[in-house]
Amino acid sequence: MQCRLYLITPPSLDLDSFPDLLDKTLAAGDVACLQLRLKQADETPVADALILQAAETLLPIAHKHDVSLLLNDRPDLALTAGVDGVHIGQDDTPYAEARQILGQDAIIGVTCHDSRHLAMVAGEEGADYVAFGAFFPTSTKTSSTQATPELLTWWQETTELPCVAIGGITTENAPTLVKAGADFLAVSGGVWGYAHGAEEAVRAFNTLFVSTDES
Ligand SMILES: Cc1ncc(COP(=O)(O)OP(=O)(O)O)c(N)n1
Ligand SMILES: Cc1ncsc1CCOP(=O)(O)O
Ligand SMILES: [Mg+2]
Repeated sequence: MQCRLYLITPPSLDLDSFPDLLDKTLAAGDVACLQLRLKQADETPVADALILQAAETLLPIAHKHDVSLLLNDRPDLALTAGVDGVHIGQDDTPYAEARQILGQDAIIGVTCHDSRHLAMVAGEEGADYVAFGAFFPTSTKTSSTQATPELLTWWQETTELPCVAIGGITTENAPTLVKAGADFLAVSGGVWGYAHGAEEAVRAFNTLFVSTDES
C-alpha cells in the first residue's frame, strides 16, 4: 500500500479564513484524513463549543474531498459533531470507552509513542490504526518520546493494522519514514508552514509518496 498523507489542523485556526485555505489544500492532492486538533498555546484543550463549531465548519469541506474528519482527544464531542472518528492518546479517554461511545463504524486511532507494547495492546483491543512518534523535532507538541524508523518496519513485519508516523515530518525527512513502512504520515507544520504554501506541500508529499514507492 502506498503511503498517504494524514493532515492535522494547526493547533489554533481562524474560522473566517481557514475553511477556504483547507478547501484549496484538500483539492491539491490525495489526503487520507484530517484531524481537528485544537489546543491552547500550553497544549491544554480549548472550549468544547469552539471545537464543535470548528468541526461543524470543516466537516462538509473534508467530505467534499472524500477526506475523513477525525477529532483529537474527545469521542464524546466526536459523536456530537458527527465526525468520522477520533484520535486518542494515552492520557485521553480509554480505547474501550471511545469505541463504546462511537460504535464499530467509527475510525479510532491510538497514540503509541515509541512503544511496541502499547501498539500491540491497541491493536488487540480493536484500534483502526496505531500512531508512533515523535520521529523528528517538533514545535507543535512537547513530545517525551523519540521513535525510530525501525519501529515502523517491525510493525509492517508484525501485522496488517495500519501505522501512522508523526512528529516533525517534512517533505525532506518523509522518505525515510515511507521507506521504513509508514502507512500514513501525520503532518501539521510540514504542510501549514511549508515555504511554498499548503497546497504545494500536499502536492510535494504526494509526489514523494509515488517516487519513494517506485524506488
Ligand atoms: C496521528 C496522531 N498521533 C499522535 C497524536 C498525539 O496524541 P496525544 O498523545 O493524545 O497528544 P495530543 O495530540 O492530544 O496533544 C495525535 N494527536 N495524532
Ligand atoms: C500531535 C503530535 N504528537 C506527537 S508529535 C505531534 C505534533 C505533530 O505536528 P508537526 O507535524 O507540526 O510536528
Ligand atoms: Mg490527546
